[in-house]
Amino acid sequence: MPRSFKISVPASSANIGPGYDVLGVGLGLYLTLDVEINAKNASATNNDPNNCGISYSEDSEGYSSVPLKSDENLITRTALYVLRCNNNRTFPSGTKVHIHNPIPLGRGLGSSGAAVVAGVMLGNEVGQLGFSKQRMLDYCLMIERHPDNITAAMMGGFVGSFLRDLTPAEMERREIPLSEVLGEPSGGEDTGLVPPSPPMDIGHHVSYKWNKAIKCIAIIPNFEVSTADSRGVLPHAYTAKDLVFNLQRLAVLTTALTQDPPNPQLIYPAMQDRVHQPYRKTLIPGLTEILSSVTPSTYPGLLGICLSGAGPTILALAVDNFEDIAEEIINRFSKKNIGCTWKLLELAYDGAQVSN
Ligand SMILES: Nc1ncnc2c1ncn2[C@@H]1O[C@H](COP(=O)(O)OP(=O)(O)O)[C@@H](O)[C@H]1O
Ligand SMILES: N[C@@H](CCOP(=O)(O)O)C(=O)O
Repeated sequence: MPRSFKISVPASSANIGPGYDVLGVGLGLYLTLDVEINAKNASATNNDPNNCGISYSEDSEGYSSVPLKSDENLITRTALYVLRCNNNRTFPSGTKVHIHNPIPLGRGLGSSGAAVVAGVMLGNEVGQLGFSKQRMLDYCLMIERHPDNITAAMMGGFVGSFLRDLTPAEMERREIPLSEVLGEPSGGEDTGLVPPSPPMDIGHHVSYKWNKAIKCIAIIPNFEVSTADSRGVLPHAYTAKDLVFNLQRLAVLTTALTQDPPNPQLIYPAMQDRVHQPYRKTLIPGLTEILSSVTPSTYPGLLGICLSGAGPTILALAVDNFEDIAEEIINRFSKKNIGCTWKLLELAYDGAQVSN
């Protein structure tokens, strides 16, 4: 029976300064999948062994580099993971997925989180599995193992999340190498392996309010930093002083961003961080100077500034003066010979959606 539907998933900015692996906001920049299932038109699937033809719009980020085989592409590989956990080896015959991706890859705007959320929703829809968003988050967390981007992309808005303690048996299931969760690209052969289903309710989250006057300025450098590399430069242990520094700010920031009018004297210092940004400066030229030199007193309207996710994008929260703030940061990057683009974004309040 022919079917078509659309999946849309927002970009995200994780951490928001002190909330490393905890805070995230969904951003109004959407990865979309137009999905058609039509058994009569099976040739359109490019003879894919998993019955899935993939195409990207030419203006998509990563258009010329993302893989188009269903067992290599992050979105469809994730969908196959969900299907295979639930007794379906392949997509339904004649599945076509047309993707539009405006989220820059490897810049700290949650492109992989959005791709994983989209893949899980795709598996859920084509397999007609009927999972709730909460259960779909479990599947996402088997792949992208920190909850901040995934939760923001799935739920939208401004969210805080944590992973519950797992039993040793659940831990074994969750810590299984990613290659065994997603399967290695097999060149078309179905290895018949059944991947591990996720434990139940791994992630817990809360949605905060957000003062809608606050807009997100994303200043996006023209180079990529992979999240894995950017996590690799972080220490394994912290001093109590640095942890308390972040915890104090985190507690204040989540409410400060709801207040009306927003108070820059509170938000700017509450967005300082000692857990990830100081270590990531080795990967992002100019980071320390940029974060310390653009302030609410030099740029009225600015509320706070931080690294977006694992970087290299800079996120500035502001109520006014957006262009001047962006240009100042772009100029500072250009002194390091780094070009940038910028976007003014609203929060994506609704999160990931499926529509007909
Ligand atoms: N729309 C997409 N389609 C296919 N692969 C994607 C897509 N978005 C992201 N990816 C994969 O995720 C990688 C980027 O992930 P990551 O390093 O976590 O950066 P980001 O901060 O953008 O999430 C890309 O190089 C690509 O392999
Ligand atoms: N908390 C994570 C967030 C990574 O976000 P991304 O958008 O860079 O994938 C981290 O800081 O590593």
